[in-house]
Order: sequence, then structure tokens, then C-alpha cells
Amino acid sequence: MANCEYDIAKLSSPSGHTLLDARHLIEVRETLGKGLGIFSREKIPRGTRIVAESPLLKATAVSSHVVNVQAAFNNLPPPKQRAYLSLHGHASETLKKENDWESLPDLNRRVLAIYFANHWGRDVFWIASRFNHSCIPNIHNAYNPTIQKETFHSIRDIEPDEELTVSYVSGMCVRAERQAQLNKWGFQCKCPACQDTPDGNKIEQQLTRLAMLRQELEMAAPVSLPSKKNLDTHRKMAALMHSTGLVGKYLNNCYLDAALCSAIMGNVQMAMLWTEKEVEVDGYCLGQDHPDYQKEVGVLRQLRSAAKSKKPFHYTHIKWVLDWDEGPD
Ligand SMILES: C[S@@+](CC[C@H](N)C(=O)[O-])C[C@H]1O[C@@H](n2cnc3c(N)ncnc32)[C@H](O)[C@@H]1O
Repeated sequence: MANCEYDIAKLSSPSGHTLLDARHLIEVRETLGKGLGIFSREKIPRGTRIVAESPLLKATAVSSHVVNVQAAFNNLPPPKQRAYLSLHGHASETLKKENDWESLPDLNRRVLAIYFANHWGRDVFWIASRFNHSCIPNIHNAYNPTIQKETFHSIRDIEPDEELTVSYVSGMCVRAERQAQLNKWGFQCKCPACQDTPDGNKIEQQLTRLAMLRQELEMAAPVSLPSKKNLDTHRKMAALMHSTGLVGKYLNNCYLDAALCSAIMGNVQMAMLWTEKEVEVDGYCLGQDHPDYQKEVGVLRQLRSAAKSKKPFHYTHIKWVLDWDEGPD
């Protein structure tokens, strides 16, 4: 491809990107049975911002639910159109049904199939489109408003030559439900949690337990939010997340819930300890320049000062990261 910016083989050359991300630590190459994928060239520590990208294509919103992908594609300059058309596409049966497929010209079909195999929100990214899926991913993605880019961080240490994966689906559910969500990408997941082996089935048992605990909490909330039983459930869920390797945003949310539960029950020391964990997870999932990380650090500072003070503690004294007008229900 003539334009180096869209030459996937040139990722190893930092070319001014080193301050924003560490894409020189990865390479895109063939996998066994999953098409292209992203692999580490060397050991990558947890919390590394591997990619920070602006969209290659942003679909035009027609209404809150409808987007016009073709118009967005037509407006791209030719090098970007060529880069876009080199991405992997998959046309699911639902996509075909919803788009009068037979009457569409080949180019329109290709543009749509690529969009639906690769979009995050309304965006399609150039490098990030090569991340394959795992139900236990080692990469977390999030939009960072400070740098106005989608970021992809390692959520654990990654070994040299290991594949880097994200999760395409909401992962705290059982194998069959995850696979049902994945069908639209047209593959059968064979990640460590989806293998019908003793190890795979052990992870699956833990994920099933996690899904059950989450359901229990959802059924109990919000009335019994600040109960000892619910706090215990958060603790069990965090332990299960650690043992399965689900150590991204779900773990952060679990710590936040545990911190709130402790605070509402009046235990400022425990609220502070849970918040410390929450801040740690957001640090490696989002990076310290993310506004959410900075807000959580602010909560931790308030909790530390409340823990030191002799004044009686009430959770409404803390300005939590969630924006309640008068505290939680
Ligand atoms: C966003 S793309 C990922 C990169 C893609 N492999 C490529 O060659 O460009 C999504 C497509 O990758 C493949 N894929 C992703 N994760 C997979 C997995 N865990 N197992 C098998 N195929 C997978 C599927 O074909 C899917 O439609």
C-alpha cells in the first residue's frame, strides 16, 4: 500500500507515535484459523497503552438507532477508502436480512460487511480492527476524552509472541450466551474459557458462578445494596474475577460497588481499601490521564481524609464518581 500510515507492516516503526502509544511493541500477522491478529513482539507490562487511535471511519448518524455507513465511506479520501476495504468483513444473516442484500452493489455489501465486523460504537479503527476476540481478554478499550482517542491497554503482563485480544461481548454470562452474541461475527469461540477440556470447563464453572452472583445482586438491588450479604457477594465476585482472569472493567465496577456498600454501611476504612483497588484497576485499564481515573483518585483522597478525621462519617460527605444529586437511592 502506497500510504505508510495505512501499511500494517510498518507498525514497528514508531514514527512519532511513541509518546501516545506503544504500537511498536506489536505486530499484525496470520493466526491459526482466525485470520489476522495482533501479537506482542516482546514482553508488555500491564497498563501499557498499546494503541491510541482516531477512527478510520465514523458512520454518519441518521437517527439514534440508524447509521449511514456508505455515506461515511464515500466521504473518505482514497487512501483511507483503500485502507478500509483491506479490513476483514463478515455479513451475518441478520445483516443481510436488514439490508435487502441481493439488490445491493458489491461495493456497498463489502462496506457494510466490514463495518459490522469491526465497529466500536459508530467507529471503525485501522489497527484495532485486527484485535481478535477472547472471553478472557488481555486488552481493555475505552474512549479517552482527554486525548480524544480510543485507547487499548494491557490489563495484565503479556508474554512475547502472545496474541492480544479484546472481548467483543459482555462476558459475565455462560458459554452458550457468549457464543450466541458472537454468532454475528461468524465464528465459534475457542478461547481458554470456551474449550471443552478440564481447564476450560473449570474456568466456565467459575464464570457461571460469577453470572449467578451478578444475577442475585441485580435481583436484590437497589433496596438491599448496603448489606453485609451483598458486600460478601462483591468480595466473592472479585475473587472469581481474579481466578478466571477477568481483571478489566468488571473488576473495577465490582470494587466500586464494594466501596459504596462499605461506605453506606458506615465503614470508611473498608470503603477506602476497596477504592484503592478500584483506582489501581482503572489506572491500568484507562491510564492516569483519563478523567474517570482522576475522579476516582479524588474520591480516594476524600475517603483517606475522612478515615483520618475524628468526625462521624456519612457516605454523602463524599463526592462519588457517579453523579447523584442527593446520594444513591
Ligand atoms: C474485528 S475482526 C478481527 C481481525 C480479523 N481476524 C482479521 O483478519 O482482520 C473480527 C473477525 O475476526 C475473526 N475472529 C475474531 N476473533 C476470533 C476468534 N476468537 N476465533 C475465530 N475467529 C475470530 C472473525 O472472523 C471475526 O469476524
